[in-house]
Amino acid sequence: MAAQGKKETPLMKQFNSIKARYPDALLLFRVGDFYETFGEDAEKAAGILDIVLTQRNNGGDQTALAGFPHHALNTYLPRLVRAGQRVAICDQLEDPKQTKTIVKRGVTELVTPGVSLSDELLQAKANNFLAAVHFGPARMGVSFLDISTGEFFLAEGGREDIDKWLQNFAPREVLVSRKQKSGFGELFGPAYHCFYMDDWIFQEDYARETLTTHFKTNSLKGFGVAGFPAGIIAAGAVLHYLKETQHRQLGHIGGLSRLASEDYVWMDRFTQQNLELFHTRDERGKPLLEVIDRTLSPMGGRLLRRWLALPLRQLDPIRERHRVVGTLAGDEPLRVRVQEHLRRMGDLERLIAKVAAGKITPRETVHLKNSLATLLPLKNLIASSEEPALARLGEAMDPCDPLRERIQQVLLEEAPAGIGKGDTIAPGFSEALDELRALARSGKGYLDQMLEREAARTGITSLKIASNNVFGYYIEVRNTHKDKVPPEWIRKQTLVNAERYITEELKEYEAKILGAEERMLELEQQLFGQLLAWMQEYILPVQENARIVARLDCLCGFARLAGEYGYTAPQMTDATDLNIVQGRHPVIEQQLSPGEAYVPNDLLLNREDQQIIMITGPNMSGKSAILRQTALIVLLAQIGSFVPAEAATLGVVDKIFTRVGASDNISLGESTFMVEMNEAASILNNLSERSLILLDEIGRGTSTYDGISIAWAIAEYLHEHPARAKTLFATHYHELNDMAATFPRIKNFNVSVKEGKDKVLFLRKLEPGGSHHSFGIHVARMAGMPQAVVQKAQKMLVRMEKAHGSGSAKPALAPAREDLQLSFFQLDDPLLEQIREEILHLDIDRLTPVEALMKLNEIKRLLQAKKSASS
Ligand SMILES: Nc1ncnc2c1ncn2[C@@H]1O[C@H](COP(=O)(O)OP(=O)(O)OP(=O)(O)O)[C@@H](O)[C@H]1O
Repeated sequence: MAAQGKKETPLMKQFNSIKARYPDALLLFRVGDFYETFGEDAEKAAGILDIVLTQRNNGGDQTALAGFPHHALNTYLPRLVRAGQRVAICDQLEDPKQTKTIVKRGVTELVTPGVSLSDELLQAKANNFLAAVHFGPARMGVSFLDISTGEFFLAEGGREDIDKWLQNFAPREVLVSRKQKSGFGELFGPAYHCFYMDDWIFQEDYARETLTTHFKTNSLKGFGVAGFPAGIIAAGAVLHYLKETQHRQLGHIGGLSRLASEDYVWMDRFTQQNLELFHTRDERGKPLLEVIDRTLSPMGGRLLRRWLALPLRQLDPIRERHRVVGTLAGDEPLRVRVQEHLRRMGDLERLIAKVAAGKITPRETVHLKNSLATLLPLKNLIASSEEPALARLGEAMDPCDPLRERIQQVLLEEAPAGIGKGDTIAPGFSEALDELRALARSGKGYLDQMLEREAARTGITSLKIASNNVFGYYIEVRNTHKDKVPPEWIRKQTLVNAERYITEELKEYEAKILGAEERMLELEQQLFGQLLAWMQEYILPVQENARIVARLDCLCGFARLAGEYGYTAPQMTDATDLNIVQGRHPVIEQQLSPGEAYVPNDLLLNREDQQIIMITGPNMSGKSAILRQTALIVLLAQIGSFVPAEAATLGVVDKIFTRVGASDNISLGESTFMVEMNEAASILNNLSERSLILLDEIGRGTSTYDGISIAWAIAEYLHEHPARAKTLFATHYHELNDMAATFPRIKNFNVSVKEGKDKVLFLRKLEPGGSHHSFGIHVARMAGMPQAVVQKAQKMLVRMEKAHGSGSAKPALAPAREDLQLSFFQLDDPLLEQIREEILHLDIDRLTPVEALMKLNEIKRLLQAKKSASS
């Protein structure tokens, strides 16, 4: 806070009283042409913005001060908000010239990470959601609102639902009541930028009243949300927060819809991360979204992101999307023409939101008009389509003729980015304005005439007329002609070579011009304001257009993608089988180096006889790729896209789970394994007949025997569970192949490799049958391990396999630790006992070839030592 001086200056007094109302915000305090920050705010601002921090004397005390010119607000504000600050903008509410006392000031907007309309803070192809979470007695509620587009949602559910919604909507800011602060942190972790509000705001009555007042309705029934009290409380808190942050013009928030988990494919946090839908773990990689995004409008880009987070579960809407994609993919010229129009489309949704908030500029308004104009040819192109779903999109487009005509009539095509930065209103629209312009613009000719006249009258040949800020228009006379200056001219300034004069005529002229310019500005402002007020009733139709364009853009993008990469239409069914013919991984196939071709694979999963596929194969052979491509093909199909496969018949999937063994994090110790087991447990508790499960090297985070036992037990559980959920299980424990003998719906496959003399060739083909040996030795060979080591390892392997009885029929239950003890280690020679310990403590998965070599050398030395001791 600013220091409280004994004799506070009036300005600081005003600042302190305003700051006291916004204690959590950084206050930008307008003083003349600057936005100033004081005290702690100044220290923060100086640090974030890298601007100079100075001291100001405030009635005896020193106060820190940092500021920037008001016109730089658009540069600095986003940086403050991106740094996580809530910024209160305090403006001068009256013209300083009109007041003799201190200027009235007040906060006109509070910009926070979740509440922003500024282009500098928003990303075109991503929403900027504000969320609120409320824990009701029975269920939790969550609400999301993007003030820049007007989209407003609520949802209810348990912890996992809310977690999933938060993950899907990735809000920039989350509102939570103070009372529930610690509860929120415990359940959802520290990842969110939270703001804690008074508990009384989170009351059902208050929320209902806030919402119905906003929507001007008697109840919330019309939105289909009335029976969701926890969600309503969250939504009420969101609207309350908008008021608190001085966002009161909210005409573009026209509805509230409920998000229902049962409409969308359930993917938990780990699954979205593992499938790399939006982000990759490796910076060089590309997420799926980037690979499939062919949208051309910002609305389309945002919708695609949402579609990918929320794939559909209902057959009809999925099939409808496929039909539209099919039509567009089958008619290339049509698709190209549609996309040409989409490319020119501005962000209808955000433009109209700015109209509602009164924040649109004249230039943007013209852009809005032109974007609406491109709807016309677009509508004509598709409204006559034979595909009813596509034709319906065309029919539903409303180019809003009166709105376009009105903007055209009122605004100049080249209207500027701000009133006063050039002419805004079209000539001919306002007679008064035209007259003022004529007056103001007659200036040059008038002055030239006057100059000519005065030069002739006085005989001064080098007269010049100009103006400055100090005394306005003046006549400049070079010193050589000084003696010819008529007495009625009034001298104002003496320069080295010249003198400057004003005349009565110039003064009069100036008054007229200045008045005209001021009045022009006022009138332009007024006319533009009237236009915006008139436009309000078009908010909803423009938003509807934006939704249609977004949809068309996504579907057109899918059609283009299908053409580019040879995707085909999947056949969607309400059976539970997945049958993929020659499927590919959509991301990997785009990233192979030139000359490399992705090897496609067939895959069949069903609940009858091929429920669980156990995939073995050496490292890097392509096991994970097969797992992921299966899930990605399902996902692409269920967002309405075609798929990277020759053909696919897909029973709709309702949940996708993926788990990846924690081998990479093994150094983190026990806890990582616990996490892995917790994750696995959450799958086992949520199975359904339509679930698809991908388990990649599960159980790897512990010792081999534990790992095998756990993987075995999980596979067995999935097999025995009545849901019979379809499962792909990638493992390097070839011991798990033994399960197929006992469990009829478990089938073994391997990713084939060709073993050459000294290298392994990856064929990447999924083939029936298991692998009966470990591939670690091949990897060692490939890594350039000396021949002697490889041979020794191979011998040891053979001995171990013999001892273990590999290849024979296996017990039906998870093998106990003792069962897997190998006879090789049961010799009771103390040296062998020591070697046994050494080997048991080896972590083969993490052992580098060099370490293996060193270990072998150590063992060799032990044996040599014994040999020489006994000889
Ligand atoms: N079908 C394929 N066609 C072409 N290249 C492929 C194919 N499958 C995988 N690859 C390539 O091989 C690499 C390794 O594949 P993947 O990660 O699936 O192997 P993995 O068997 O799961 O190995 P690990 O056990 O080490 O995780 C991939 O990054 C990809 O570049």
